[in-house]
Amino acid sequence: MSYAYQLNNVKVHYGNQLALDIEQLNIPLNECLAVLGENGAGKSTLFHLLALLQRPDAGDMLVFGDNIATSKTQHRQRIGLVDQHPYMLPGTVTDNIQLALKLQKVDKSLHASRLQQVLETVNLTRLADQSASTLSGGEQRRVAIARVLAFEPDILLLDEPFANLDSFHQRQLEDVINCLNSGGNRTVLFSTHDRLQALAITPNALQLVRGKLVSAPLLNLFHGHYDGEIFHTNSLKIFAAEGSSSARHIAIDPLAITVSTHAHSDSSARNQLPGRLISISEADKAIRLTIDCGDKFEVIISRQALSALELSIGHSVWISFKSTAVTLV
Ligand SMILES: Nc1ncnc2c1ncn2[C@@H]1O[C@H](COP(=O)(O)OP(=O)(O)OP(=O)(O)O)[C@@H](O)[C@H]1O
Repeated sequence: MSYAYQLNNVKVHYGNQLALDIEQLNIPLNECLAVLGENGAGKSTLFHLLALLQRPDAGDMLVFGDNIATSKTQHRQRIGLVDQHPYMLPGTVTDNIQLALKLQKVDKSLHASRLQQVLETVNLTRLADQSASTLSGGEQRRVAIARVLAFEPDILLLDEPFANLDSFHQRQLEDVINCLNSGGNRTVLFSTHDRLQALAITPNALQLVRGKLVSAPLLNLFHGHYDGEIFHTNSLKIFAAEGSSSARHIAIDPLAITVSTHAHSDSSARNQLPGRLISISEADKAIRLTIDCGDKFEVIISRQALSALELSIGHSVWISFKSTAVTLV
């Protein structure tokens, strides 16, 4: 397999603080990958490393199979980073993109066609002559993406592209990012703290927690619509605490779901669903159950709970969870 990046024992410190500590990370060429993490987890630091704007204090980093210690400048041109807070240059949207083309020394004969192409990709053609500083936050983010796309990088790094966008503009940007990777000939990484946002674009995700990579399965995510009290998936009705009626996904924490062998009439959990146990597997010192209730739910329980329930594959069970355990997005 060919890799865009291979990192081994990479560390970045700020003073005494270890901000990034990555034992091993291999990112295949042309993959679309979400980098998940809370504030301060190290996402921007990772993106600056990957954009070759910052060097690790320790460890090895290969880009396109070449060690950055020897080939840093050669590959920098092939990587485009859209920063978390993109700056707008004075002038129009077109001026912003043309300046990027000049700075990247793109042949002048290609400027007009590239400009038109990237404006179409990010859906900004109608704003081409507007002053960039007067655009909305979401539009400025798209200008920043267009500026980077204009020099056709092989790797595109988008640091928190959804920050401060309303749900309409988030959906629009999801479509843009989906389209950037759709040809399968570009590696696209984007960071977010929102798992559902990530899943709307790609099933490939890695999670950073205090600078370290942890495996984070994306679980219990369902698509559907919300009518003000109930979220309707294709096969289920799920009570959800208040949220926006434009919500299109829900997520339910696998640890917030309880399993029993019968329904509880006195339970405070508004959601009680009958199902069938279809798989039991080990999950990091606990047990992960998959229960088919029409949609498949993942539930994490302790070993003790599993043996107390005397469950085996094929058993009829009930799952229950509170409406407040349902996150609407
Ligand atoms: N230039 C710097 N000097 C000192 N500390 C820094 C510097 N840049 C980042 N840090 C610290 O390193 C840690 C990781 O920061 P980083 O910006 O990479 O996280 P992040 O996941 O992108 O966060 P956010 O989502 O809030 O942007 C944080 O604790 C941050 O305070």
